[in-house]
Amino acid sequence: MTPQTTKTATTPDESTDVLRLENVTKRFGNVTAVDDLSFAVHEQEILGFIGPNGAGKSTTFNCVSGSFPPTEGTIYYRDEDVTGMPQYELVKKGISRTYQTFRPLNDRTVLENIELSQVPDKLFSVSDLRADTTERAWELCERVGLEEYAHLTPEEVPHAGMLRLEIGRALGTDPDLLLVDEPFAGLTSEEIEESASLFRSLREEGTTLVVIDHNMHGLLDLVDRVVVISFGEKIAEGAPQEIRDDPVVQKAYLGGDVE
Ligand SMILES: Nc1ncnc2c1ncn2[C@@H]1O[C@H](COP(=O)(O)OP(=O)(O)OP(=O)(O)O)[C@@H](O)[C@H]1O
Repeated sequence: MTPQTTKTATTPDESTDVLRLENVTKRFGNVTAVDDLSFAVHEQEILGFIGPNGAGKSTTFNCVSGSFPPTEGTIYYRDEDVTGMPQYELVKKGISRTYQTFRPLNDRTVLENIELSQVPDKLFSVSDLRADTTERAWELCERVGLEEYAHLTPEEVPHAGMLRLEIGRALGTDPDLLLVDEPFAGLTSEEIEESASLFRSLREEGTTLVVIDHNMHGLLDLVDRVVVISFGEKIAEGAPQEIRDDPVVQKAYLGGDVE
């Protein structure tokens, strides 16, 4: 993993690509979920990755995070070809992600779920690490605003808390690049603003983020730049305001305004 540095700048460094996809295609049988997709994510950027239902967003995340390899194309992480690398290797390099469908251990507390996200299984049995991981889990609970739920099980936590638990678990591996899948789904506007400010502060600390969401309003207010896909292909890329006004994007979203 890239060593932790304390960065204070909040503008993306466009000269450095943290992630680069070149001509990535993913087919499932005769379904082409991602079609010759190329884009880059700059250092300390918050990139919005949007598209209508079934456009191929989650499949792209799955290729980047190592759930499965692309059928064709190349994925670079900090200029290293990581195409097809398994998830555990990518996590060690600094890539972490959240999932649309929560996957907590329901028989463990929120704190334990975050604690377990930090260490590989084989290390967890080493007792010396236990105190460190518990302390770090507390820090992460506080970081994502879960202190009051720390000793509850996931089933006792409200929806907004579960989204934060996903983020807390993803932060457990100390990522350099965080892929966030639908963090605003089902949140009130106040909760969206709280989550957005958490993402901004992660960026200020040096994390690069790619965020998928259907809530265009919350997302376009947060991100620096946007990549839009439809039927697996990139149809637009640019600043949030350009994307909001882009007729091609509006047409892809059922002919309506992107709001
Ligand atoms: N494991 C799979 N097997 C077969 N087809 C799949 C598989 N995963 C995704 N697909 C198909 O690939 C296409 C893209 O799906 P994907 O879930 O990546 O879209 P998405 O943009 O994330 O959609 P949503 O916004 O609804 O989550 C869809 O047609 C989907 O049915």
